[in-house]
Amino acid sequence: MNVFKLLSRSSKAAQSAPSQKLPSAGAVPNPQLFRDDEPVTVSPDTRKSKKRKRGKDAQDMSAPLPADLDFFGTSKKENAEPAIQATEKERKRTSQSQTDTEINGAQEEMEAEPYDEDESKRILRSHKLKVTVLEDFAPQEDEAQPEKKKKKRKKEKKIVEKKKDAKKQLYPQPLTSFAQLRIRYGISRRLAENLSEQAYKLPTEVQLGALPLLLRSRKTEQEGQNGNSISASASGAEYGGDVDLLSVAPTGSGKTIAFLIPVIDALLSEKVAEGDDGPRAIIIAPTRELASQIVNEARKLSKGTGLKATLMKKGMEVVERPEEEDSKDEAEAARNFEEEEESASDSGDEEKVVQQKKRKRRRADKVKAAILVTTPAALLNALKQNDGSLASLLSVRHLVLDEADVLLDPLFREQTVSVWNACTNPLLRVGLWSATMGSNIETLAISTLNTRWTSLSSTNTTLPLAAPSSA
Ligand SMILES: Nc1ncnc2c1ncn2[C@@H]1O[C@H](COP(=O)(O)OP(=O)(O)OP(=O)(O)O)[C@@H](O)[C@H]1O
Repeated sequence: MNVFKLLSRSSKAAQSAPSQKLPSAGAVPNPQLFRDDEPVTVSPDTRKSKKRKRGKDAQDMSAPLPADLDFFGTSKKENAEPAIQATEKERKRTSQSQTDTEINGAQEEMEAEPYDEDESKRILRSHKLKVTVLEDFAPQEDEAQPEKKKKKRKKEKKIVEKKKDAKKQLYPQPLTSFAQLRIRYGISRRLAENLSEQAYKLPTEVQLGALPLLLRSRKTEQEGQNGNSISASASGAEYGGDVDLLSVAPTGSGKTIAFLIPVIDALLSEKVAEGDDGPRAIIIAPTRELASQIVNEARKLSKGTGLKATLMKKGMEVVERPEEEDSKDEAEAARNFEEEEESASDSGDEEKVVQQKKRKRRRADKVKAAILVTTPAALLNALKQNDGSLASLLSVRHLVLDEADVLLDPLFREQTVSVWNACTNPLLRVGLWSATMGSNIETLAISTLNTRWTSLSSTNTTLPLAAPSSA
C-alpha cells in the first residue's frame, strides 16, 4: 500500500483558494484547466454558487486551444503545428466528437496509444500537476523475524533507501479524454455511458492526473515492454490503483467525479457475498449540503449499474446491532408481539405500540446502498453503541474524505478520525481530497495511515505487500 500526493496547480490554488473555508463560504474563481494565462474574474453568477455550471463551462473547455497546449489534437506529431492550424484541427475534432457518440476504430486506436515519457512529463508539467510518493507502509517480510545484527544493519539500510525514495516523483500516463477510461482502463460500460450522458468529454486537470493513478491500466504490461512509453514504476501504474491518495486541487476543479469514478468502478468489479449488503464505500463531507451534492453526482454515475448511493439521514442504521442484543430483542418481540398489540389496543397503551414500530423501522432503515455519503457526525452517531464503543465497518473498502482539510481541522478532527479508525478492513483504500492542505493536515493524515497500518500489520499477516506484481 502506497500513499501518493497529487498537487494540481498548487501555486494558483494557494493564492486564490480561501484556506479553511467551508464550501458554502462564497465566491471562488473558476480554475478550469487550459486557462492558466487568463486573469481570474469572479462573475456575479459564480458568487451565488461555488459549483461550476457544466453547460457554459463545458463549451469553454471545448474552445480552441493555443498550440502549446494542444495536446489532445496534435500531440502525436513531433513538431508542433502553427497555432492557427492547430486551432482549426481542434475545432474539427471537437465538432466531430459532439456529433459522433460512437468512437470509431481510428479514434479508439489513437486513444489507446500511450504517451511516451517525454510527452507525459510535458503534459503533466503544462498542467502544473505534480505527483509524489509520500509513504510506503508495506510490511517488510523480515519484520516478524528475530533480529540479528547483520539483518538489523540491512534493515536500517533499507529504511534509509526507503526514505530517499519517499519523495520520488511519479509521472502517471495523463488521461486526456474520457473515452480513454474505457479503452485504457476498462471501466464498466455502463459507467462510461453515464459519463458520456453527462457530456463529460475532456477531463479537468485533477482528473487528468488522478484517474490514471486510481484505476487499473489494462495496458501496463505492454507499456512495460514498450521502450518508448513510460515505465509502470515511474507512472505509478504498477500499483494497479491500489493506493491511498492525497489530492490537492482548486475548488470547482472536478474533484467529485475524480474520486467517484474509481470508487464506482471498483465497487462494480468487487465480488460481494450474498446477503452482504450495506455500505462498501463511504464518502465523508463536512456539510450536509455538500454530501447531498455528492450523492446526486454518485447516483447519476451509477445509474443502471445496480449500485445505490444514499445520503445518511437521522435514524438510519449502518451496522447490525450485536447479535445478543438483536436476538434478545427479537425473541422478546416475538413473545410479546401479539400480547402487546392486544393489550395496547385494549388498554390504549400507545407507548408500547410506538416502541414496537420504532424497533421494526430501525431494522427497515438499515442502509443497503453500497455508497454512503455522510457528514462525520451523522455516521458517528449511527456507529455509537450502547456501551459507548464504536461499531466497526469491516465491509467498507473505500473511504473518501472530501474537503479533507476541513474534516481534519480541529473542529471535525476527532469525529473524522474516529470514523476512519472504525473502517477496519485491512484492504481499505483512502482518498483525501481538498482545495488546500496545510503541512499539519498532511502530517496528520500520514500519521493516521501509518498508525493504522502498523496496528493492522501487527495483527494481520495477510496484508498486501507494497506493489502488486502486475496491474
Ligand atoms: N471534465 C469535466 N468536464 C466538464 N464539467 C465538469 C468536468 N468535471 C467536473 N465538471 C463539473 O464541474 C462542476 C464542479 O465540479 P466539482 O463540484 O466536482 O468540483 P470540486 O473540485 O469537487 O469542488 P469542491 O472543491 O467544491 O468540492 C460540476 O458541475 C461538475 O459537473
